[in-house]
Amino acid sequence: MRVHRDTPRPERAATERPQPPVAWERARGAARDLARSVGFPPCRHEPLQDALGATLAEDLVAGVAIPFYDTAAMDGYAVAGPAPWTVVGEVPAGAAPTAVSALQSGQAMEIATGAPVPEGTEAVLPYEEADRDGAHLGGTVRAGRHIRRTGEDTATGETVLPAGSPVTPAVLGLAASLAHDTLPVLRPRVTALVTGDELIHSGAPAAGAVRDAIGPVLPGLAGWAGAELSHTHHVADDRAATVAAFRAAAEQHSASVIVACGASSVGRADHVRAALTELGATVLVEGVACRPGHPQLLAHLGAGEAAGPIVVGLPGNPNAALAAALTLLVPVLAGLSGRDDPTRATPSRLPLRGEVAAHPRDTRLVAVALAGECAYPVGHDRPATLRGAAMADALAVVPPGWSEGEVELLRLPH
Ligand SMILES: Nc1nc2c(c(=O)[nH]1)N[C@H]1C(S)=C(S)[C@@H](COP(=O)(O)OP(=O)(O)OC[C@H]3O[C@@H](n4cnc5c(N)ncnc54)[C@H](O)[C@@H]3O)O[C@H]1N2
Ligand code: MOO
Repeated sequence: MRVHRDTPRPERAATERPQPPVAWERARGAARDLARSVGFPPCRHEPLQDALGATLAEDLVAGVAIPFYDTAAMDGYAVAGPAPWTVVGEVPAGAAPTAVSALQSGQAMEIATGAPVPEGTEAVLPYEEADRDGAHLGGTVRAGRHIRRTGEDTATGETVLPAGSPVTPAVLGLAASLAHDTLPVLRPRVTALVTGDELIHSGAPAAGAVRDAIGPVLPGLAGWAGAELSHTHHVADDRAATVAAFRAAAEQHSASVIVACGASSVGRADHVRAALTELGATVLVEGVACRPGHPQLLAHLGAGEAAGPIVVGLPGNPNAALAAALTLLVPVLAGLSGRDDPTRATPSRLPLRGEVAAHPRDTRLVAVALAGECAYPVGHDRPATLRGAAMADALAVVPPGWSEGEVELLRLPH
């Protein structure tokens, strides 16, 4: 946030004075613990076409069996008894199993893959192996061959996926096969407050202006953690406007999480901390001992019965904001979604190669590419640029004083 000449110096109550930064691991732990203590947002029943990317709130249970009836696994002939057979008809596509007449020994019916096999069928003879002449049919079959039996994959009532599973395209197809039209899902809502009078949102900035580079990161980041960015507001560098924006996000948007971008530091126009004090928020983390991403913040609006949204404050420098989002925002959102933190993937640690200088007191978060079971710095990862992060697979967590060896990895969304 820029300080203009006519910006009045804000009053700082004693409670607003910045606290010593929290160690990086402790900050992450606080984010996970807060999400756990707040509990899940209300479960939503979403139509399948809207449920992609959410998290199953309940176990997925088979409403019908797979297959739902005995079906042919190949195009060809349903046959009964030993060869030769007489072709007595055809199973029409989409026929109800009860509408298909039974086969007697020595009879056959033409059948398509997926159609219900007639009662009495011993096997399906594929066209490629059939020797047909008029109604006369020859060939060799093994009992039970090319028939999919009812429930052989999944029985009715069976649990096929546990609650907490991300809803992927395959999950949607499976749910449809199992006769579901809607799914009970968790998908926390996030409201973003993007602060900064200098920000523009399209085109090239004039000198002194800055193109918003954090707003475009947030929808994908939220979705990756199982949440949804439902509203974004651009907030003026003004304390009253910042307070009003927090109030509106909490009261009107039923947000589980408010993410405030910029205005998190100690400058005269950095109003986030003061606004939270005015709103009576409980501030759990104020400043994290990591580089980039130092001035980040974790707070909770309301208390007890009137508990409101979690607030995550991200620094204004875009790469610092990303590092902070992986530190606090993603663990909060994954926790509220009931799913695993996506920054944690296997392998979670690798040797770090290349020139990396540890910080004496702070954890460094270094943009790295992963190759051949090692992590390599990609460069271009200073606080104000996302160039390195855009090329990287992960951020390497370099503890204070580290000199060589394995480091923890925080995966970046792809
Ligand atoms: N006296 C101190 N000054 C600063 C400290 C400090 O500890 N003491 N920390 C520095 C660090 S580290 C960072 S990071 C920044 C964070 O400051 P804020 O969160 O208050 O962010 P702003 O002042 O609003 O902006 C900083 C910088 O980033 C640009 N910006 C802001 N929002 C966006 C956006 N959405 N997209 C792109 N760029 C954005 C803004 O124009 C400024 O250039 O504070 C340091 N100062
Ligand atoms: O640590 Mo600030 O968050 O580097 O740019």
